[in-house]
Amino acid sequence: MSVPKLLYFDIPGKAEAIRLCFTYAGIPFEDYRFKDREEFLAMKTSGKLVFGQVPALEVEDVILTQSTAILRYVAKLKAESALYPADPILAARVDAICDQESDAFMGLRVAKYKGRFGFKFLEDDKFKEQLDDTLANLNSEVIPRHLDALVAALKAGGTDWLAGTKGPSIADFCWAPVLKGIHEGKFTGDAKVLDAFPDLVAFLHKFYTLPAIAEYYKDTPETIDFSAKGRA
Ligand SMILES: N[C@@H](CCC(=O)N[C@@H](CS)C(=O)NCC(=O)O)C(=O)O
Repeated sequence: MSVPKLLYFDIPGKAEAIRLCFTYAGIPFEDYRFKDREEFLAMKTSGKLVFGQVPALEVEDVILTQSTAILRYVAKLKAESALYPADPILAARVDAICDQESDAFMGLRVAKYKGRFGFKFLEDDKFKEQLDDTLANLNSEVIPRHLDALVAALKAGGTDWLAGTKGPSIADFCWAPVLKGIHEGKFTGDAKVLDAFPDLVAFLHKFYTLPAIAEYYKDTPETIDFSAKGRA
């Protein structure tokens, strides 16, 4: 039996949570990264990707898509962990926090898709203006509002983990790479947004110092210093 093959671009993007989840769960997988966009497009036009998107996970002769569905699949391979709890209420809390991550970035993803993937209904100047507006709104309103809610969920859960599970769940894997990206100013260009959320900075520190996760990044230039200094 071959190991599951994760297909994505050579960037963290939507695949990093899955890579980290496999790693944390100690499940071997192949981390396949497309050599270029043409290779991805060839796969897309082959019709193998149900929604024409990646990440995708090849498990024997089946191809799974949608990152959160893939995360749940990986978690269920490690049923004894808190990754996806058996308790239906706790599982729904985990799902809600994953969905909240999608909601937080909906505006940005739509704005970028319009420019990059052919849904470009606007002239270049108008498109840039709209993207700038989206980014400004994201920094000043959207992200802080979602992060406030995330802190409230973290506190209400009463554990170190976002959905109140006893160990890290897929909700933590959904959010950690994104919060790390916010800390680095990757999505919005405003690297200071996270400074107002010390509980989330502490969460990031907790997540990225999990032994398996720290080990995963030990040979890469990734920083797991979440102080303002670590951002520089
Ligand atoms: N909801 C999907 C979104 C996947 C997605 O947007 N994938 C992008 C890359 S991050 C993609 O495949 N874009 C190429 C395209 O649509 O042609 C998920 O979470 O997996």
